[in-house]
Amino acid sequence: MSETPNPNIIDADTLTGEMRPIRRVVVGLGSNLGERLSNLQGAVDALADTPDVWITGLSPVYESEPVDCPPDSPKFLNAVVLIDTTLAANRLLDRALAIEDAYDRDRSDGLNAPRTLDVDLIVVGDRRSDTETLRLPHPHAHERAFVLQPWLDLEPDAQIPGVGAVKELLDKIGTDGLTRRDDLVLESDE
Ligand SMILES: Nc1ncnc2c1ncn2[C@@H]1O[C@H](COP(=O)(O)OP(=O)(O)OP(=O)(O)O)[C@@H](O)[C@H]1O
Ligand SMILES: Nc1nc2c(c(=O)[nH]1)N=C(CO)CN2
Repeated sequence: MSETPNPNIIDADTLTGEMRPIRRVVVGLGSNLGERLSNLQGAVDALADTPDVWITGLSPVYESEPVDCPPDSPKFLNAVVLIDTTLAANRLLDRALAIEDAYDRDRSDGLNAPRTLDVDLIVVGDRRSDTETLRLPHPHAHERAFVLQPWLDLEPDAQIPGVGAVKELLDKIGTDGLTRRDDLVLESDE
């Protein structure tokens, strides 16, 4: 039997024409240049100030040995932020890059050169993307303890869509080079 739409039922999308789904997003933050903790806190504040973005989780801060960086690179501070947003993934990426730019992020110094601030989109809901400007899930997340450990602290059952359980991925690679810094704390009003 075919279903006849009930004209008395109007969904929210039809009413406003603007409702967009809420996406759960995992954002990775890193800094190994300048005032590392205040750079990370600045990124948290900027995300919190972004319209249509709500912070739902802030991880502990970790200090980490540089991975795949030029010799003698300084150690990083890393953390993960969970957000809910109605922004499309590309708009959120624009925002992430603008936040990096606000911290004088210098992109001219070559691969993985020290940086004041790195804001990476790790996963955006179950969105997959493989363009140069936006790769989702982040192609290196599964091999980076400095992403997986703080994410696991917030979500013990976390999964990288299409890749696997964060806990299992972390068990595979281990946490060498990663130190939890409970003396350094990120804050959010939300
Ligand atoms: N998931 C993503 N999150 C952030 N930037 C991404 C993502 N996928 C692709 N990009 C692109 O990567 C570029 C940023 O490169 P950047 O030099 O910051 O890389 P990186 O953060 O140093 O390296 P990595 O991506 O290995 O962490 C941006 O121009 C952005 O368009
Ligand atoms: N420990 C650590 N190593 C890195 C990091 C980072 O955030 N932390 N980011 C990189 C490129 O984005 C490359 N290497």
